[in-house]
Amino acid sequence: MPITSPLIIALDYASLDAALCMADRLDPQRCRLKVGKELFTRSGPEVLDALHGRGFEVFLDLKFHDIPNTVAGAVEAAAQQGVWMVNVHAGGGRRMMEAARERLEAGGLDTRLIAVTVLTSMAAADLAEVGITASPAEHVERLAQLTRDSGLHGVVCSAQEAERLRTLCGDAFLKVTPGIRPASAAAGDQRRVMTPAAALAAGSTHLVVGRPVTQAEEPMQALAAIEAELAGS
Ligand SMILES: O=C(O)c1cc(=O)[nH]c(=O)n1[C@@H]1O[C@H](COP(=O)(O)O)[C@@H](O)[C@H]1O
Repeated sequence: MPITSPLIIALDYASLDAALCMADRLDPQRCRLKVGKELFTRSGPEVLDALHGRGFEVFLDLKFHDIPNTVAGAVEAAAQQGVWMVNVHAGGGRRMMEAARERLEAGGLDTRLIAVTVLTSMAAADLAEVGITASPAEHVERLAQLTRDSGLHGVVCSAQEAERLRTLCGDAFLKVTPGIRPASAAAGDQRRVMTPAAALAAGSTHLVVGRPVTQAEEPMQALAAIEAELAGS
């Protein structure tokens, strides 16, 4: 049965064992999983096989950002390993994103390809330090339109920008939003955050949740509480 949940749980762990221990407490019918830089760098593709074998759809979050040929090859390699979704940095530009998309199309690979706009850990002051004087919302809009024009399936953004992007880029354009924090959870290093229900109402198509579930004493209870919040929204 295809999974209908918008939830993607971030498996940010330092070992394959720890990641699989958490995966074994989760249900592939109720969430997808995200494998990021730390886990993949430690475990390699083995983690993808292990999660696919358990029935999970996987978002490989390596945020590729390099010259077009290199990124196209990396995205193709990810897709050939059967991942559901893969991402690049929109800041790599149109030619980079088009090269990645074209490589997937040429190979008949149906992995969703999305681009990170402005990281949810960044606020206006962080952007100013790297020479971007636009507000986070303005910069996200610019990068999201570039991503859409490059033919990608959607973006990673904060839920705070989802509503504006729904107007600009449409409902079908994916808005994958990390920085999700239930009302009682600590923001930690995240800056542009939103609750699960507010994020869904704002137009997020997928919610990325890490520590609020994986660091909870009872992860399945934390997941169920988020599901209940979403069902009531
Ligand atoms: O691409 C991502 O997934 C991502 C983009 C972004 O802008 N912000 C962001 O937090 N993420 C990822 O989303 C997850 C958020 O985890 P928590 O902050 O623990 O919920 C982490 O795995 C981040 O790497």
